[in-house]
Amino acid sequence: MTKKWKLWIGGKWREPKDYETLTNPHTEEELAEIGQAEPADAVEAIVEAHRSFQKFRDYPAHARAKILAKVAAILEERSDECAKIIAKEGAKSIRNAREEMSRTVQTYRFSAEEAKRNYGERIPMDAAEGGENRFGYTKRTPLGVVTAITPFNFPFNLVAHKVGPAIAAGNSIVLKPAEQTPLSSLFLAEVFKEAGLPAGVLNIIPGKGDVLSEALTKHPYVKKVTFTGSVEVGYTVQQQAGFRKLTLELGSNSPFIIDEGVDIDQVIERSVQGAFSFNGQVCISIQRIYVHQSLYEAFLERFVTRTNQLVIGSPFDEKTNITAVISKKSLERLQTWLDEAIQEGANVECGGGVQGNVMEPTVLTNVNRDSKVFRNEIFGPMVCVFPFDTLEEAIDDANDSRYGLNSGVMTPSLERAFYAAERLETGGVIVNDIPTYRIDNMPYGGWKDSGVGREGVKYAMREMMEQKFISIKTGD
Ligand SMILES: NC(=O)c1ccc[n+]([C@@H]2O[C@H](COP(=O)([O-])OP(=O)(O)OC[C@H]3O[C@@H](n4cnc5c(N)ncnc54)[C@H](O)[C@@H]3O)[C@@H](O)[C@H]2O)c1
Ligand SMILES: O=C[C@H](O)CS(=O)(=O)O
Repeated sequence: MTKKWKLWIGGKWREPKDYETLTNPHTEEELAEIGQAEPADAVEAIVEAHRSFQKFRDYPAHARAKILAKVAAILEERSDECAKIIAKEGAKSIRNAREEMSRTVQTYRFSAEEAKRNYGERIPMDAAEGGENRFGYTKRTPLGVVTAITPFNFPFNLVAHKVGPAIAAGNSIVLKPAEQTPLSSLFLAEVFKEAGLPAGVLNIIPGKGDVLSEALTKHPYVKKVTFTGSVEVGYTVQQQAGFRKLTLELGSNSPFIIDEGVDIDQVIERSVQGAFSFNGQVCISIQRIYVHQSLYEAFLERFVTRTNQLVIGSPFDEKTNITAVISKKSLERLQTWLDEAIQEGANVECGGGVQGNVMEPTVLTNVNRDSKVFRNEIFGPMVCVFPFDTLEEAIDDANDSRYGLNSGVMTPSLERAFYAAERLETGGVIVNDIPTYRIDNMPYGGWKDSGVGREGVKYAMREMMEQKFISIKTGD
């Protein structure tokens, strides 16, 4: 009998009406029974969060920082256990899962530090006629209840990017984790309790997104909705949230440009990592590689050779690179898109097959620009490689996308690096590395359909606060 997980509301485990069985995507082994929140549970969680906020809003910054620092310390201490949870429920390779935990600890540490840096601004009132004898300043105050809806692919760190800044800012939060990876979130309940977070400030309600969405986005106590996931769901969330503050961290089909003069040997390993880490199920995974004509043949040959060396295996094997994709539905979609791409002219340079729930790492060339593997977000172990003649042409091609999260450009020329940095239409331009590069304090978010707002602790925290201007008349 596997463990039954209830809902975490108001600092207590609450019995849900229904449970669903959670399975390991790689082995299909049953892992746990997960309580499924209903809209009434979401409302209860929001009411509890609202109640707890009335006291938590006055917690001093040092107390909030202390709780977050303690959370970071506990997670660091228990990071092996956490990595195993990620590997089990998400089928992420254990090495990638450990990397995620090390970043998660940093994200909570950054949150602890940022909690103490809530600076305002003094306005030079006497710069304006009529502003004499007035003292003007701004301050940022917490909003109240924040609701967070998170995806499956980084179940600890992308939750940390919402929970950490929300608490640092003095808000309370209701978290709805992805259906596929609820255990990573439920684990946090006791961690935050041990760290001293008052009951009701963090509530965790696994369940179906479409069932809970309305309550989480429309309840009058909800002052901010922060969502990470697909563009399609992001659009629904935006429609529902109306005038509430909103952050949307959505998908992408990230381009990586390898310019003339680059040493190919130095880019192969990073290109393979960027395209296939966690089976390409990373929002800033490399989907389109543009290689200068002079390097194209050599790059393709070495890239395919290295891709063929990736090890398909159990998430728990230290040697494993590639594991099952998150669901059969996702596997079927990838196969359909691949078949369509082939019919539309693409060549399969390697991979293309399926082993159990695993899709082999696949490299495509000659891809039609109207194919789904070019236009949409693949979110699987498939990558398209194109030759280009001029950097201008490669940048235009890279920008030919509804998405704009991160882009990457390798070039030996400082001038061309600045040129590309100016012209690429993405929230982040990563020069001399892959677009898949992210550290947890950098501003992070998309242009175009890749999203609204920014995360990266300090930036997320700002978007979870309201700014107030105060003017004090000091004399006549
Ligand atoms: N930009 C980023 O920072 C970032 C990070 C990670 C993942 N992503 C994106 O997330 C996607 C993959 O994750 P996923 O498959 O979990 O995404 P998804 O959109 O299917 O699900 C994300 C969350 O939304 C919930 N949801 C589903 N339907 C809903 C609805 N109708 N209303 C409200 N919530 C609903 C899900 O339960 C889950 O918690 C990819 O597109 C990826 O690029 C973006
Ligand atoms: O999947 C998208 C994530 O934002 C990638 S990362 O965890 O931030 O590197």
